[in-house]
Amino acid sequence: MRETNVPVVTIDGPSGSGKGTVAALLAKEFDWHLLDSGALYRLTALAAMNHDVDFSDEKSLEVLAGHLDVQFEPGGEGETLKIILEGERVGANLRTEEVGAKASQIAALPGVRKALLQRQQDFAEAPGLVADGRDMGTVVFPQANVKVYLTASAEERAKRRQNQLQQKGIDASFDQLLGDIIARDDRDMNRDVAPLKPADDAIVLDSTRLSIQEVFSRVVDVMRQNGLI
Ligand SMILES: Nc1ncnc2c1ncn2[C@@H]1O[C@H](COP(=O)(O)OP(=O)(O)OP(=O)(O)O)[C@@H](O)[C@H]1O
Ligand SMILES: Nc1ccn([C@H]2C[C@H](O)[C@@H](COP(=O)(O)O)O2)c(=O)n1
Repeated sequence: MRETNVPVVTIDGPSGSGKGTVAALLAKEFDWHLLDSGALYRLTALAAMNHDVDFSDEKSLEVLAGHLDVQFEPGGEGETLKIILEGERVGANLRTEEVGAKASQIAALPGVRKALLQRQQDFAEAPGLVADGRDMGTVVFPQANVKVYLTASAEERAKRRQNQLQQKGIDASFDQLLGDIIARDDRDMNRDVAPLKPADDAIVLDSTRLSIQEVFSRVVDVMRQNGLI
């Protein structure tokens, strides 16, 4: 159960808008907890793939999401968080476009969202939480102290994704990445349950022409204006 007096900052937005990067920087800066809610949907998708669960079988996916055996452990020096799914360390495939697309597919199922709700809310612990995703400010933490909706043009997001992959030595077609981003936006924004949209009280930040540092500074300013820091 969420501790009601714990400060919460939510960052929602489409794929590649930079919310994960900024959320991680904020959590590190203030030593707050971090919820990467997309990882839970991705892990549910991975578990379904590992167990050959049919992606149209909502009941089985709901049970899988409700019983997800996952641990988040601190990484070693210079390492990101360790994620252990069913006893095995999850590798880079968690972040692939294929798993992202599958996660987006199962995220449209109300049973899966319901099964993951409490697990996400349990991340709200002192001294504070930064939560990133698609429905953090609208559904999971409607009482959050600061809500940010971070966006950027689809072309800019595809360019960022291409750079990100290039840094890992992977060549990907810009047009393919742009197509994937547009398809994922469409699915995430137009589903019936918890669609991606800014909360009524969210601050909308377009990062198309902002650096990571500029986005970070703007969110810090809003946190300061709201007395959170
Ligand atoms: N303002 C920015 N300017 C340039 N590059 C950025 C900016 N913000 C993030 N990036 C880069 O874009 C890539 C995607 O960022 P990130 O993973 O944070 O996006 P995201 O919104 O969390 O995406 P997803 O929802 O798919 O996980 C990363 O390589 C990151 O370094
Ligand atoms: N709060 C959330 C977080 C994620 N999803 C779904 C939709 C996304 O396309 C997919 C993967 O998320 P990512 O890791 O790319 O942020 O998971 C959602 O519906 N709600």
